[in-house]
Amino acid sequence: MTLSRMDGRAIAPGAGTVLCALATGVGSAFAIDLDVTASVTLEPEQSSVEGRVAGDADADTSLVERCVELTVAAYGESDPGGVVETESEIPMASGLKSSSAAANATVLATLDALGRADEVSREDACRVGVRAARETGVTVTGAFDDASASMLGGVTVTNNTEDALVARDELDAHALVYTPDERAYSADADTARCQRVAGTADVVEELALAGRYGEAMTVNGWAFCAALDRQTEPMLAALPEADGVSLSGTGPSYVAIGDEDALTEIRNSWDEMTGTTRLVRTRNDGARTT
Ligand SMILES: Nc1ncnc2c1ncn2[C@@H]1O[C@H](COP(=O)(O)OP(=O)(O)O)[C@@H](O)[C@H]1O
Ligand SMILES: O=C(O)C1=C[C@@H](OP(=O)(O)O)[C@@H](O)[C@H](O)C1
Repeated sequence: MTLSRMDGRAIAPGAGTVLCALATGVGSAFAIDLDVTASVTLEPEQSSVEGRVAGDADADTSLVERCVELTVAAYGESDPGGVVETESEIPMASGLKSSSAAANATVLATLDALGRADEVSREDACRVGVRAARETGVTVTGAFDDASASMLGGVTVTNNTEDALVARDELDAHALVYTPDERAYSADADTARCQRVAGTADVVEELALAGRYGEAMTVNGWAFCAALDRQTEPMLAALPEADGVSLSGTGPSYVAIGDEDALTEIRNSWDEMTGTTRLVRTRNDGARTT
């Protein structure tokens, strides 16, 4: 009998940081309107999974390959190999959660190929991607904060040590994203320095759990710019107009939230810095098959 190949496709958004989890293991992030699309083809005749990233032949594809393998092992009936290809609007290793979005899109696309995307809860699907991220060494804490914001949409607060969702809320705002021309892999971040701002991270967590996301972001931004030795100029340039501004993740991007007029004004100063500035929306819907 010849088994037929199975195709699946899914999209997941990137995210901006409210609280970086590298200090205490508790983190918070919100989905933004920049997507990663994953297309998966499962080939019963093939035993291994081959990953490709559109437009980046040298990209590390181990994360998305592991996502397909783990999803097939957990939810497939046979053990096929195949091909996964991602296409991304999110620059890699820039603090905008390209890894979480790529993992979520790949897990959902694989479930789609298996015909099981509607049977598996989004939270469980998200945990498969987090496991793959841990196994391939692209994360420090597992980054369930970023992964849950991307998968569920809105803003989430999580305990990454336990992969527990502490809170989820909707967030309607514009977001201004500044990305310097540089990559910073989360796995290379100086965790010991981040742990020194744990007391400040506790304050950020309290603000986030009280729904004061903008203030939480700004406090997070000052603390983690210091811990990760990042410039504070983009933060100063965004205040006081922004509702909140922070280094996103371990950087190098910065994200400000607020209303469109305020962010347009901030954009004028951010545009003078080397790199790319984009005005997007926050997103309350997360990953989806397509
Ligand atoms: N579009 C993508 N397709 C496949 N893998 C990706 C993609 N984007 C990111 N990754 C994986 O995630 C790693 C970068 O992760 P990380 O340093 O956490 O950056 P980010 O802050 O953008 O999530 C890459 O080395 C790669 O393994
Ligand atoms: O690897 C990790 O555990 C994390 C990486 C950081 O994000 P980036 O990947 O965007 O730098 C951080 O914001 C997150 O809370 C946890």
